[in-house]
Amino acid sequence: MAIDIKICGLKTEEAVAAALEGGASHVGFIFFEKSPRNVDAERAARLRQAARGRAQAVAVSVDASDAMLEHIVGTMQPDMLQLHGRESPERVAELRTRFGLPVMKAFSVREASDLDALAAYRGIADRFLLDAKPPAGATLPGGNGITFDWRLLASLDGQVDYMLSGGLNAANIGAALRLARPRGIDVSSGVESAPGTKDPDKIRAFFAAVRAAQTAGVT
Ligand SMILES: O=C(O)c1ccccc1N[C@@H]1O[C@H](COP(=O)(O)O)[C@@H](O)[C@H]1O
Repeated sequence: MAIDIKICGLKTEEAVAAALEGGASHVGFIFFEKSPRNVDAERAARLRQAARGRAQAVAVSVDASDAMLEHIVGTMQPDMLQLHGRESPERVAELRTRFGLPVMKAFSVREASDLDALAAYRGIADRFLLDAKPPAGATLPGGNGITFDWRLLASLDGQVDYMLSGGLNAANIGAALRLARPRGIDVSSGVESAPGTKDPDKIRAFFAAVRAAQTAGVT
């Protein structure tokens, strides 16, 4: 089965090129000042050009204001919004309508009960992103390079369209795909040489590991 692959937190043309050459279906840009991956809308607008017609450009925000989202959408023209904060179902619905863009809502997962939160967003969010719960005191709601117990996802109904994220890398993606059956995967710090610095070799290694898992019949 084809699987969507999102490379997130891109800041340079070189990194975008490595993601596209590898066959990324989605490229993600972070709009969160505390993140080492933060970009401004003007830079994201330049970087996303190479993805036009090749991959969906995703704007990642965290409880962003209307004004901030207006600026991001107007300047960068993303194909999708990723909401990585505490946005309510009403807020997701409102933003989806206002911008006419599909929305991927992120959830943080540590234990089975964390998946209960998805129910209120079914039929509202276009897609879910399941990320690991950040450690206590973390400044970032995502991009922490932490995995969660992928076996928890076995309980999800097969209709749930989710991207798996949180601490994925070339070394563990094969195991993740054996245990979870996501329709998409999302990686950020696992393809970096330092926080916020994407490593094209690691991006290539990640794609190679996904292809190896697919050849082995895992997906
Ligand atoms: O990456 C960030 O800095 C970030 C900041 C704010 C919200 C979301 C962020 N990243 C998202 O988290 C996932 C998982 O990251 P990782 O692979 O564990 O490093 C990432 O793919 C982004 O969608």
